[in-house]
Amino acid sequence: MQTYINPQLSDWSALTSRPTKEAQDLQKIVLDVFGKIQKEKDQALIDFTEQFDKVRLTSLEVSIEEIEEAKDLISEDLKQAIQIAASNIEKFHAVQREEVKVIETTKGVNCWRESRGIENVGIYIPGGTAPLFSTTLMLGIPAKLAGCQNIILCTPPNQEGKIHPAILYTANLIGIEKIYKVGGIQAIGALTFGTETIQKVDKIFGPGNQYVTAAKQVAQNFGVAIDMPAGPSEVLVIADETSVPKYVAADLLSQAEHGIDSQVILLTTNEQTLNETIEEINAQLEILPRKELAAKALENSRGIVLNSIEECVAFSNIYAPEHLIFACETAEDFIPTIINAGSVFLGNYSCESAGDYASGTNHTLPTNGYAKNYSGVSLDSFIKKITFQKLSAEGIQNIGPAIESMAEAEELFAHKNAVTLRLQDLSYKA
Ligand SMILES: NC(=O)c1ccc[n+]([C@@H]2O[C@H](COP(=O)([O-])OP(=O)(O)OC[C@H]3O[C@@H](n4cnc5c(N)ncnc54)[C@H](O)[C@@H]3O)[C@@H](O)[C@H]2O)c1
Ligand SMILES: N[C@H](CO)Cc1c[nH]c[nH+]1
Ligand SMILES: [Zn+2]
Repeated sequence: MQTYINPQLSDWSALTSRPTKEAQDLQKIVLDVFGKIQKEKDQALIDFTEQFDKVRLTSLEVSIEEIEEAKDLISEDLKQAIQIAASNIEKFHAVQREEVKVIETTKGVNCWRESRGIENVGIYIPGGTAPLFSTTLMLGIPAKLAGCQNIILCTPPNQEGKIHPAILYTANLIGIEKIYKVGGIQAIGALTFGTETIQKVDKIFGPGNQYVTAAKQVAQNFGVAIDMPAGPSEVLVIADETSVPKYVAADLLSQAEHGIDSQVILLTTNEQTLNETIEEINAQLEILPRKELAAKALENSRGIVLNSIEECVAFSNIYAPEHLIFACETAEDFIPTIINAGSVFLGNYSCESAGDYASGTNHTLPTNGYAKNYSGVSLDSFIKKITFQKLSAEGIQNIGPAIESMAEAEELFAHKNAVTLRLQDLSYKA
């Protein structure tokens, strides 16, 4: 972790940069893979899986037998944990449903919106370095609540050509039936163009590494929507003398262990807190099985002492972290000043792992500064809202003259006529 003491404001923009691969390089790789999938479909998926995941598949689709087998490979403890998480995620997302509100904008003119689930959705479950079965809950539960009719799950196979049983158990628990052994760029290509086996979808959801995220961004040029760029994990922690360095270190490492592209940032008003946290990081790192990944991510990471909590919040708003942990006793006083962040964790007990797994909030969140213009996944992500209106005779009489004037001013006489004809009939009847 690189450290900085009271950097000048003019240096902040360099300190808020991410360690991402050149966007142009990624785009080229994605377009090459997409091109081959458009031409060769399933065969391209099998070939790319062999190239990138080092396994030659005989079938892309997970069979019913594999799903049944998975149930016996998961401990009762883990099944219970998944059910607790599922119940909280369901509660948090179910309350996001909105009631239909009809508004009479003018007497006789009624307008309202109704939600419809997006029919065909693709959900990507990361599985390159760890099988993130928790993401199955984060995407599958809101998709089901939204009423999406067709949910297609893609996730990379391991070197035996299998999907981790926890992903299969979780998918089955929440009623997802179409599961395919495809990951990375090739999964996003399959969901974008469709192949003999995998159906093209309307919108693609899910987090992933830089390849997956770049592929989703490119996919938008081919008529498919995406949730947001949800790339390599990030956390920014704001700490002061009321924070607990061993908790802060653990939280920073929890995101560093996701992968070498992850970045973690510590902002503090207290140099001693910085030093104690770094000591804790070094001690805790030793016992992590994913020590190498975390250590690599820490090379991209920063510990910065700033003059005040206000400055820390200002820095965080520029960086726009995926996760912001505000580990200070006064955290709640600063809520109104937080403008850009995917998800915020307040106080010493709100570890980010809670949001990753079981508190109920969604862990699929914007990274790489996209928290400035995107929200994380929610029920809304899986819904389209259709507007409706019904005008009575009184309604068209009330707003008709305004429409006629505006249409005439835009020189759109057919628009005007659509009103005039109705008003004439009404005045004739009257
Ligand atoms: N932002 C979020 O909401 C969020 C949530 C969970 C996880 N994540 C992130 O998701 C990522 C998961 O990454 P992962 O790698 O473990 O799994 P992944 O499933 O995202 O990616 C694995 C796939 O990447 C492809 N790949 C790997 N190297 C490649 C190369 N050189 N060229 C082309 N393709 C290549 C392979 O096909 C492989 O199947 C992590 O970065 C994690 O931080 C983000
Ligand atoms: N922290 C990740 C989002 O960046 C989500 C996750 C899943 N499993 C563990 N963590
Ligand atoms: Zn995590």
